[in-house]
Amino acid sequence: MDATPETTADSVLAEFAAGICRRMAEGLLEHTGGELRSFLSAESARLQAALADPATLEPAEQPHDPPRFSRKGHVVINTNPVTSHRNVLAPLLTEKLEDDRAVATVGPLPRQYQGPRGMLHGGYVGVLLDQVLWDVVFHRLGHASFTRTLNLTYESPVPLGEELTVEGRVTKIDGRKTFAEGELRSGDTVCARAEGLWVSPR
Ligand SMILES: CCCCCCCCCCCCCC(=O)SCCNC(=O)CCNC(=O)[C@H](O)C(C)(C)COP(=O)(O)OP(=O)(O)OC[C@H]1O[C@@H](n2cnc3c(N)ncnc32)[C@H](O)[C@@H]1OP(=O)(O)O
Repeated sequence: MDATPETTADSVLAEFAAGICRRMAEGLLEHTGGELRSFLSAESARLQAALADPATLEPAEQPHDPPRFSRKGHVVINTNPVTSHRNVLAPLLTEKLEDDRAVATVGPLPRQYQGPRGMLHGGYVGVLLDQVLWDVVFHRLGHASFTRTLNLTYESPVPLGEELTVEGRVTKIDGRKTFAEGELRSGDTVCARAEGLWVSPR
C-alpha cells in the first residue's frame, strides 16, 4: 500500500487552497460591496489557475500535512484546528519542543479571531495555550493525554496583528497525571497565564 493516499502535488494544492480559504475568511471581514466582489474574484481566479495547472505552484517545500494511511488502511488527515495546514480554521504555529519546554510563535492573527475590537477572543487564548501545553506534555510523555483542567488568567488584552509567543512547560508528573503551565506573550508583555492537568488514558 502507498504511504500516502494522494500525490505530493495534490497535497501542495490542498494546502494552497486552504491558504486561499484563510485569506477569503479574512477578506470577508475586511471588505464590503464592490471591493469584496473584486477581492473574492481575484482569490477564486488564483485557485482556478492552480487547479488548471498545479505545476505553477512549484513548491519550494514539501507539504506540511500530507494525508497518510493508518495501519488499518484508513485515510488520516491532520484535522487539528490550531496546527494543521489543511484546516482553514487553524491559525498555525511554528513550534520548538525540547525536553520539558515548548515555545511557539503564532500570528499575526487576523480579524476572524477578534473578540474585543483589535484584540484576540479569550476563547482562542485558551485554545492556543491548551494546544501548546498539550504538545509539551505529549513530547515529554511520548503519548497523547487528555486535558482535564485548564485554568487561565487573563493579564492583559492580546492584540491582533502582532506575532505572539506561547510557551509551555511540564512542571510535574505523577502517575497518569501530568501538570503543565505556560503563558502567552505579545512582545515582553505576558497577556495570559495557564496551568493545567493532563491525564493519560488508562
Ligand atoms: C488520548 C488520545 C487523544 C488524541 C488526541 C490527538 C490530538 C490532540 C490535539 C490536541 C488536543 C488539545 C487538548 C484537548 O483538547 S483534549 C480534549 C479536551 N479534554 C477532554 O475532552 C477530556 C474530558 N475528560 C475525560 O475524558 C476524563 O475526565 C479524563 C480522561 C481526563 C480523566 O478520566 P479518567 O477516568 O481516566 O481519570 P480519573 O477521573 O480517574 O482521574 C485520573 C487522576 O487524575 C486525578 N484528577 C482528576 N481530576 C483532577 C483535578 N481536577 N485535579 C487534580 N487531580 C485530578 C484523579 O484524582 C486521578 O488521580 P489518581 O487517583 O490516579 O492519583
